[in-house]
Amino acid sequence: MTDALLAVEQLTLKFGGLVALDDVSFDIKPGEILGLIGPNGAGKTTCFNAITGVYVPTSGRITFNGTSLARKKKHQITRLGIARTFQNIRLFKAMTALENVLVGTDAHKRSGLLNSLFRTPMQRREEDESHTRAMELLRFMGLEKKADELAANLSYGDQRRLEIARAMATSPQLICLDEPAAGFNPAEKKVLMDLIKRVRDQGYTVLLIEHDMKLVMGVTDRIVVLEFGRKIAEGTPAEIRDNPAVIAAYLGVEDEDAS
Ligand SMILES: Nc1ncnc2c1ncn2[C@@H]1O[C@H](COP(=O)(O)OP(=O)(O)OP(=O)(O)O)[C@@H](O)[C@H]1O
Repeated sequence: MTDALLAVEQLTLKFGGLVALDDVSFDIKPGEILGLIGPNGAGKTTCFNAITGVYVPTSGRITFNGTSLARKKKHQITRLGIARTFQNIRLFKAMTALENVLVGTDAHKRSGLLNSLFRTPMQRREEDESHTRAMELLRFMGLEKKADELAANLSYGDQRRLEIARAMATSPQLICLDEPAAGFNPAEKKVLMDLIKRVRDQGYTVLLIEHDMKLVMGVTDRIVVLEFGRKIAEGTPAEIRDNPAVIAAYLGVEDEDAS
């Protein structure tokens, strides 16, 4: 596991009596697109929440670039270089698209309150850099013409893309995307698939939760499959496609039923 960017080791997370994650281990290598799949309730979002500091694991370890994430707060994890999007879009609806991305760039600002009060050259320089970076990201997402529109007025697809831009604005090494294609039609999914590949080509590592098998198979390098909180398979898309345990999990049938 030494060359891993993120290592999840024997992660267990319980909600009272419910074991949402049970001894799950996997890692992500730099530059990889790793898919995390599994039927509803399998524990995918819980896993994201453990990685990003929303939930405290019951046991197990998560390390990022060799640093333990135990007891780290959400903003500290963001600063270490992990960003995420949410299953239910969480933008600042009353702010413009540009402002939403600028919020992301704030994660790494050096200038403090005094600089802000007196608008020092350092603060002005940081603002200019942030603005340039935010516009670059909007352009990357095809949203540059909508920079000044309120997030609330953007189409659903644009809002989803804006969420990814905001996540990228925190300058992460790892981006965790929670069902980014939810509610998309096939044409939009195709565009998103290409976009995720381009995100990786820009040097980011991607962890992707996605229900759409075609999308997952078409975009990921490796896939980890969860069922009832346990890892039941891990491999390349081709290996996962032919894995009997995965097929059974998705069809909801027992192996012996096939005979
Ligand atoms: N905050 C919580 N409190 C109690 N139980 C929870 C909580 N969050 C998740 N769970 C439970 O943990 C299990 C795993 O849920 P999780 O949302 O991680 O699954 P998922 O694989 O992301 O599902 P989906 O594909 O439906 O989003 C489920 O049984 C869920 O009901």
